[in-house]
Amino acid sequence: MNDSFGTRLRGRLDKFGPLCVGIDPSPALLDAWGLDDSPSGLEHFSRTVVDTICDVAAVVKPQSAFYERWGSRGVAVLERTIADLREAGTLVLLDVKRGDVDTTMAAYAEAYLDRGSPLAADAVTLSPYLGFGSLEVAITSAVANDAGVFVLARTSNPAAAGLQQRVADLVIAGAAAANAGHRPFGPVGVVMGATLPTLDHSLAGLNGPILAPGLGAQGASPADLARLFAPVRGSVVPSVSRAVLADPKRLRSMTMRYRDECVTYLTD
Ligand SMILES: O=c1ccn([C@@H]2O[C@H](COP(=O)(O)O)[C@@H](O)[C@H]2O)c(=O)[nH]1
Repeated sequence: MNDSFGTRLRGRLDKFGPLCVGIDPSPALLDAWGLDDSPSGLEHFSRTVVDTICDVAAVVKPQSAFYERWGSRGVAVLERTIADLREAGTLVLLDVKRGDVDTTMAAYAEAYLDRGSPLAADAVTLSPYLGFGSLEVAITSAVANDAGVFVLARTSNPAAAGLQQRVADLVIAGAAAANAGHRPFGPVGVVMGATLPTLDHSLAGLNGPILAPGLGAQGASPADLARLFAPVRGSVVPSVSRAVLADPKRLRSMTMRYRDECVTYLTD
């Protein structure tokens, strides 16, 4: 029997610290690295990130959009990046923010969670905008494949506040219900931005991981993690992309710096 996503994630967080590093090969970062904005530029960028940080980050989060820009050639690079990460033993969280009606959601689940798919990750991000119930097929698939999902609750961008603060408690309650009885974590995490001015929602009963994007380029610092998430600090997975990716020569040292600061602020 394979370990559940929750067991694998807990193991990685305990061994490597809580940090999730994004792979975001944007045109600006490719240019900063002296690479062409092309599928081969994407591939070089992604391979370098995998080789440089896979033993110092608990989780790595490729951003699908930057690969999809290149159509099938970009998606082929994404498939190879996921395979490289899996071979390196890192947990792969694919940031795709999918959500749709029943049969369509089932197709997304098959693409990103079914362990036989070339795009299968350890976990994916999902959008609950079609109702939390619309995600059930993906959650069932995640459990069947020892994978996980992270559902958008309060995202890191300020424009989301007016909409999401009205429904975030419903998202958290849906995730908590799906996680009931699972140890050490259930398969359903939530996304809560590290940039939030205050945490206006209780996460105490979630029994799942909390992905906290927004460190660095979006203005949040590791100290914000302690300010926002103190009661659930052991479940927080802070995420950073541009702030560590800006310079390939400093990629490993910046990752270790963020990781160590996050450990400091998220340890009792
Ligand atoms: O609430 C969210 C959810 C996802 N993201 C994604 O994370 C990275 C952030 O990149 P930075 O360079 O660290 O700002 C990016 O892929 C976003 O799409 C997020 O920012 N906020």
